[in-house]
Amino acid sequence: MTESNPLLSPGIKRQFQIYEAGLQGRAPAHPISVDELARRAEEVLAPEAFGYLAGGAGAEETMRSNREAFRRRRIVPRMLRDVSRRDTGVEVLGMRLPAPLMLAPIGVQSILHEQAELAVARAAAALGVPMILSTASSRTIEEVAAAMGDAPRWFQLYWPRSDELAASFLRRAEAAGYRAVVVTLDTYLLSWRERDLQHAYLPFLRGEGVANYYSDPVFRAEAGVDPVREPGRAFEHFAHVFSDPSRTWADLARLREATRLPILLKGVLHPDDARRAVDQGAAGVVVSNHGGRQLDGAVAALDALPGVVDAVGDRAAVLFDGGIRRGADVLKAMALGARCVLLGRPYCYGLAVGGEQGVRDVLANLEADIDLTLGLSGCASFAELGRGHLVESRSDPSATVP
Ligand SMILES: Cc1cc2nc3c(=O)[nH]c(=O)nc-3n(C[C@H](O)[C@H](O)[C@H](O)COP(=O)(O)O)c2cc1C
Ligand SMILES: CC(C)CC(=O)C(=O)O
Repeated sequence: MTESNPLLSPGIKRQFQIYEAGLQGRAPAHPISVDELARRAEEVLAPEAFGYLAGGAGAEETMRSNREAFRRRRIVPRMLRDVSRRDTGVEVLGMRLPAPLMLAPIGVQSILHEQAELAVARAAAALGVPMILSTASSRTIEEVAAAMGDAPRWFQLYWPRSDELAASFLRRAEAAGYRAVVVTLDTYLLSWRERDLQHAYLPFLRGEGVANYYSDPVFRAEAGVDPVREPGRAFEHFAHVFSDPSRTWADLARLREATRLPILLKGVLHPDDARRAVDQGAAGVVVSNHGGRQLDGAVAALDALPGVVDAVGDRAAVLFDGGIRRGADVLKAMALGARCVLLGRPYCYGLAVGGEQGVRDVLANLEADIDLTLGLSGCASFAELGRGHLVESRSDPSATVP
């Protein structure tokens, strides 16, 4: 076995790397299984931090249903189709990606690891996986950009009450080389999160995840306080300005005028909302229920995907997140028409357990799994994949919650 053979695909190379290290008595540094990685994260994190990361809204029905929707669908592979040379690459808004994978925006990563978003940014840059930085990050827009060099990155906007503050965030993101803006629509109120309430834990109240706000000249001017000297009053202003539940579609035009960057809307689940987003100039939508963290009882993200894909057609890019844990999940979302998927909690488990290397391992393993899963489905590229590769089994007895 030689992993330097240029004919070997990324998936096979990764397998060889791991098996050959085994010959020398070295086991993988981090768990391969995401479920096992989550268990390890639970051991290393404070209970309230793990609860914040792993938890969802209400009874966590929607969070679980995100996974169940994947289990309900099965792949029907095709045979004898020459998949010796595979290309897992896709194009998203003019970017060529090595795999249909980006990092979902996840805030307050300082509660997971002291290197927080910087570790994730370095891992993403090393693997060529675009990172979407949250407005609620614990390191600033500029610090994260500096850690990434020329590597691709997008900025996620929590649309604040103040148009001036929104414009300031967008200016900073443009200046720091972020290439698109993902506006998250589903978090205009914070949901009822029982784990966090039980722990009486809200990271922002403890000064986490506010770096972009407190470093912003418009925020500071509008708050009229120095966040270092008066953290209590700064938090009050943060809580006031963070979102505005009175927003409507009519406000979108103003946001579009505030930036040259393409805008994607995240949290879209209804086909009519997707149509409206595209009619109003969105370059894409992210089908997402926020990982089951916002509206408990909401439709599983995967179940919402085909309707949105049909509504949007080829007028814009349809991205997807919610429950992606391994290669087969990526394949199923792609078969239902996603342009690419966003990986969420799994890379944060990697961060908590192993910092930058932990994130790298999660990404390298998933990319390998994607390559092998695509090939074993009988496809040499994602262009060959379609809805005909899936069947739905409603009575699947294994579709229970772990
Ligand atoms: C701890 C945590 C923080 C999050 N923070 C943000 C955020 O700041 N902005 C955002 O748009 N989505 C945020 N999300 C939602 C993710 O972008 C994504 O939609 C979700 O994690 C997908 O579900 P999955 O992790 O189960 O795959 C967060 C999710 C988690 C778990
Ligand atoms: C509430 C946000 C600020 C962070 C977030 O998106 C989340 O915790 O799900």
